[in-house]
Amino acid sequence: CSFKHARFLLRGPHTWVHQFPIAQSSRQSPVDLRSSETHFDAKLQPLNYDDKATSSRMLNNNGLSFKLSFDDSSDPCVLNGGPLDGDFRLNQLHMHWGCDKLPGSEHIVDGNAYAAELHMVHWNSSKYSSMQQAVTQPDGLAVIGVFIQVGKEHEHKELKKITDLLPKITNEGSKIELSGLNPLLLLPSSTAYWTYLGSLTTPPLHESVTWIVMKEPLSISKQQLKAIQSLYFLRSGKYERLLNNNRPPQPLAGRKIRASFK
Ligand SMILES: NCCOCCOCCNC(=O)c1ccc(S(N)(=O)=O)cc1
Ligand SMILES: [Zn+2]
Repeated sequence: CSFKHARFLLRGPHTWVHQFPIAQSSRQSPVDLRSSETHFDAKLQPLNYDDKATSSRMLNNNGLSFKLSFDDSSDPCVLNGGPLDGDFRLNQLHMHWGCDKLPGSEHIVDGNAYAAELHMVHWNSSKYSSMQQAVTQPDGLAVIGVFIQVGKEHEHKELKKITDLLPKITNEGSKIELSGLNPLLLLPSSTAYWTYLGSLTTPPLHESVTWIVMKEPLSISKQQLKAIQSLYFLRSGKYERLLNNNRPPQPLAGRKIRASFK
């Protein structure tokens, strides 16, 4: 992306603090997952997804990213286990990416970024009655982060069901039905993950997220990444390409990161 884009990007996340003072608080995300700060926790359970969800999904372009929304009222897709107490319902998934050669993951590992990062957003349905109620609570959300790198095409082709539809939702606010997507298949084969307490990575930056970041990245083809990076957003009559929609790493501020693996 050109310099002027970079200026816009720099003006972005650093200006949030004026409207959202929590941006400078001590439980912000994303973070650099430094191996010096992580420690293995044998008490961590495996993640469990009882994905019976057949409910329809709506893929839409909200001007920030593309978002795949799930009907979490009937026949929800429920996550539990891992570091979580109780059941968490999948509400939506979306992605963060860079542009051209710039990597776009939000979390980084020992200072290294990936091409993109998929976020699967769940809310605590054991304690709260909706996403809107849970999103402000310290134990309200669980977000699974999956790193994306360019390699061979995603083996399950599950991600392909999404990237093939992106050209159909190029305008902000456009939506399209996507049924038959199995979120389970969006997870890497290895169950290894890091977990720590953090926040939404975009305003309003609520400190309500138990982060679960998978260690193994998913691979997508160059074409799939191009489809993601070339997503346009029609805003006030102008086609704009989305800039990096990723926030830089935030201070750990004394937080510990637990690893489910040695
Ligand atoms: N914007 C004012 C109204 O705010 C009400 C709550 O807004 C919540 C909307 N945002 C989200 O739900 C939301 C969900 C997940 C992530 S992320 N990137 O951390 O996974 C970021 C944001
Ligand atoms: Zn996100």
